[in-house]
Amino acid sequence: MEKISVAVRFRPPNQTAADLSSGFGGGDREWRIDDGSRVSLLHRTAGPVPGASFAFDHVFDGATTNEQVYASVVRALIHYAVDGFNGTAFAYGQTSSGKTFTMNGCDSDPGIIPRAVRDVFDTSRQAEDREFLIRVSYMEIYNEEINDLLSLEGQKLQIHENLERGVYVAGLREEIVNSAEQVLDLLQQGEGMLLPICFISRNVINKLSENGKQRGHIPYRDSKLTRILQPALGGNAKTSIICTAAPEELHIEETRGTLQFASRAKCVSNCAQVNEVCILTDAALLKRQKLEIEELRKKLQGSHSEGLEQVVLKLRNDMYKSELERDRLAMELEEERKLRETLKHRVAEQQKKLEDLNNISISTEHFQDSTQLDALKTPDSKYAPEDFVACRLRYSNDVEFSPIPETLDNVADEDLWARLNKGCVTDLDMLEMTPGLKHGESMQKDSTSAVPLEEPAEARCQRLEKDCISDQQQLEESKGRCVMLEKEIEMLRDENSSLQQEVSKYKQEDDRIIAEKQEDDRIIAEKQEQLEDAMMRCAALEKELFRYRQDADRLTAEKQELLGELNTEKHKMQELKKDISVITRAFSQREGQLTSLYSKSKAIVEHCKSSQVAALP
Ligand SMILES: Nc1ncnc2c1ncn2[C@@H]1O[C@H](COP(=O)(O)OP(=O)(O)OP(=O)(O)O)[C@@H](O)[C@H]1O
Repeated sequence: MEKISVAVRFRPPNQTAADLSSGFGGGDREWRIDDGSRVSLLHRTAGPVPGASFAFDHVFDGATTNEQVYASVVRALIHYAVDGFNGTAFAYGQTSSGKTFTMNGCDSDPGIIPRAVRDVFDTSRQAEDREFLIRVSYMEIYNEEINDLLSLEGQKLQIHENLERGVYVAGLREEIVNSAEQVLDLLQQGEGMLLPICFISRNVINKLSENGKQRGHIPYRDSKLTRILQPALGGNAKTSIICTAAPEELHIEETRGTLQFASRAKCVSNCAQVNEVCILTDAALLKRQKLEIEELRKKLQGSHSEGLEQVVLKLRNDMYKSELERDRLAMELEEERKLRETLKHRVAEQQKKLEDLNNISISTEHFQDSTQLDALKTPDSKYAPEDFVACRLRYSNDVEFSPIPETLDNVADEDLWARLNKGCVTDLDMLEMTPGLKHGESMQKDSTSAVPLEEPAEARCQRLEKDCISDQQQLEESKGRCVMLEKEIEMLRDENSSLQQEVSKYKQEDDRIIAEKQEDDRIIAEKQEQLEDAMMRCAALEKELFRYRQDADRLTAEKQELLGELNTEKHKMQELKKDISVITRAFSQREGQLTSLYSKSKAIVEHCKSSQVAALP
């Protein structure tokens, strides 16, 4: 466990007239820095202000350069990062206190970002035993939305977390970079879009600085920035915070707030560990991208479309149920209709019977006595048909004459009467017309309405009237039920059509998702193909690289050999040059000697010549 490194940096005072009149020059209080690590608020006359003295890892005054800040606070982080640790550095402070100046700097004194970028490449180049693949991403968090500054698509990104990667922004574009210039160019492109940055909320730092049980829940999720910085704040990272502050008396309260925040940040402990996958080869990167694609594919197959499928399934079930319900109700309605028809029929029958009975009661008035009436009473007399049959009155008790047979139909003709009366037809004139008696099965069928013939006509009439009224009531009830059922069916029909509409809507949505999924699958397949191509190219390049390296080694060896030979040659040449200069020197010496010898000889010869001439006789 190690504490977060916290530095405080005061910017130079603003040179406006108002500012000059404030501060110790014109005001009563000012910030005093001691030993590069303490800062206290002093009152002109009262001395140190109580509760306004703070100690940090570093306190920089307005004269400190970005280079010095970088060297003291950030450089070590870069080295740690190259060794596989997570490293985070960020600036915190009130507006106009110097955050941008600290992070970006100016031409004459570049800030932390450009220095760190250059250092990453320099340091990784120095690590001769390893090769690095460096990728950068660039994002902004504005109004709790994460924007990818390296992507023009303007897609809003989400924070995800898993065991392998920890907290990360899904879909954030990462560029593979080979030089500091490339990174700085990318940052410059993004900078145009950079909007005011929101800074870490006190919520989180306060909580983190509380110890042990007191801490409770850490609200990292309350803000996207704190969520992304989660590993940097109490997690697996080496972290430096640079708190920027304005020195003017005008800003004393904001500065005091910043220093209090910095003090709390000082109490946060991190536990940094070397990441297992800190150095990625091309193959490892490709593997990771494949995993990401796989993850995306799973996500597509999962949640959304599955949810929709379930909704559609449920709707289909509901529809099926309501169809069954509708069929059941339709059957019920049909039965009710049939019942109503039966009842109607019965009512009509009853009415008819009533009328018939009325007729009977009228016709009985013509009979002399009850015996005459009784002669008419047959078991079927209850159901008087509309037609009439002839019957004998006078001979009904005469054994010589057959009674009216049971099978006699509604109409009896003269022939039949002749046969029945054994050829005696004279009596036909005596026949009286009576309501037709029909032998029928209905009487036997409808035993409930069977009435003893002895029942007086009036009572029977009343009973039938009652029956009629109750049937009428039943009919009315049945009609009411029918209306209700029809309404219910209407409602079900409406419900059914709205369900069908909904199903077709979901079907459309489903089709859209399927089309999207197919498009995604196509893109994924395309990407996979590209990845495979890239892998093959990588493998080929690796082979080529290996060959080049072998060639380079051979060439280096040859070069070394040649260099050795060259050195020998050079040495020999030096020797020869030396010999030549010795010889040249000896030669010129000899030449000088010879020249003087020659001159001397010549002088002697001349002398001799002149002496010989003088000696001649
Ligand atoms: N250490 C410094 N040396 C010289 N000038 C500085 C220093 N710090 C800040 N400044 C100047 O002060 C001004 C405000 O600084 P800067 O823009 O960096 O503040 P900021 O905290 O990023 O503000 P904001 O939050 O509003 O974006 C700028 O003109 C900047 O050049």
